[in-house]
Amino acid sequence: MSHQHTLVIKIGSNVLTQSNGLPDLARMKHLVEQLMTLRKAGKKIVLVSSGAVAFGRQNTPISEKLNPVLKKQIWAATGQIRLINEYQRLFQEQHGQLIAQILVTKEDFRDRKHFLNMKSCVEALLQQDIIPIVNENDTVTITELMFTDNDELASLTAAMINADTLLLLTNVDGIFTGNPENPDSELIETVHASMAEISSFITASKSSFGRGGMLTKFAMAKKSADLGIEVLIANGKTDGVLVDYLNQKLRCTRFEPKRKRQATKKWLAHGSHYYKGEVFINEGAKKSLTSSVIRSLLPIGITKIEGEFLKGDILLVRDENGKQIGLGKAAYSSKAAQEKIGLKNQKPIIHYDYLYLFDHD
Ligand SMILES: Nc1ncnc2c1ncn2[C@@H]1O[C@H](COP(=O)(O)OP(=O)(O)O)[C@@H](O)[C@H]1O
Ligand SMILES: N[C@@H](CCC(=O)OP(=O)(O)O)C(=O)O
Repeated sequence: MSHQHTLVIKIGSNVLTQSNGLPDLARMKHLVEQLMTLRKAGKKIVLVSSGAVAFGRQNTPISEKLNPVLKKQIWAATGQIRLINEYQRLFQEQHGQLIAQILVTKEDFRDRKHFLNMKSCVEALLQQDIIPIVNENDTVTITELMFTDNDELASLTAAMINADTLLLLTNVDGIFTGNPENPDSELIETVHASMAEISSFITASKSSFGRGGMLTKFAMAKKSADLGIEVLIANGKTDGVLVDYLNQKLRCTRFEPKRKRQATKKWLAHGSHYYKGEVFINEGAKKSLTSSVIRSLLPIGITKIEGEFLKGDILLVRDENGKQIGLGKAAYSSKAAQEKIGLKNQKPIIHYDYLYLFDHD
């Protein structure tokens, strides 16, 4: 069977809201119509949609005195139903297209079992021609449990399902060489792997309802492109934006993808905030791992282990100076690993297939 192009499309809060803060239902309808055009053209689509808080805020008056975190949770909990009901109405009633709601937390990406359950569910939905609509489960994720924003969630989702393209729809045409409102600023059309200086153009300003801003969008886009996923940042408020994409006429910033990475390595590459333990290795082990020969990490090369972890958890590997070398999946627990430090003839603590090296990979 021929490969079906898989797209993760992220719609930012501000795309779905008018300048007065009210939900922009006409924009939503227009985007759904275009998503159906992409479906009919044979694209597999996963939607990552923000908007729960924005939809909730408008319809749920809350006492000013209430704690801001609780306020956000209430808006998200009430707004998510409104958001998904609106999608349901537009997709199902108007186009007969089934949708599914997937609410996730960061923990679901950290835990390999949760991750694999979620992955197989999303893949099964796609196989059944159902469009999954993903959002963060805002009622359980507060402060440090939160994704930076839905750009991070979209990029993790794209890596999870081995998407070909990640399309981030926001309220600007892409990344500009300066403030996008300044007429002298120019749109950067293509970003290559070596163009790290782009982040210096980006200011901390955000759209009125956005969370992370353009800097996290850039960081997430770069990471996805490094894993072999094409990333496009485009304006979700432009009429016909998805049809323009289909016709290869999209005005956007495109991140050139590097070679595609193995699925497990993609999962690991996103693990820098999720690791449970740290493994320090000696110079010999470092040389061995970063050589062109494929090698696993053996206990003989370990000098120190920090943190408590179980088999399957993500580990951060550091050299003797503390420099971060990579991430890997623990083949056994910290308790077992502590007993094997520096010993010969032991099973690898991280097998090569579950090792992602930062500079090397
Ligand atoms: N160099 C830049 N190019 C484009 N946008 C920028 C730049 N620097 C800052 N921004 C800001 O980033 C915003 C988009 O990010 P964000 O608010 O997170 O959107 P979203 O809610 O869609 O995720 C733009 O509205 C713009 O104000
Ligand atoms: N989960 C939140 C989205 C938060 C978020 O990251 O928003 P955005 O920066 O607009 O993508 C919501 O649905 O309101």
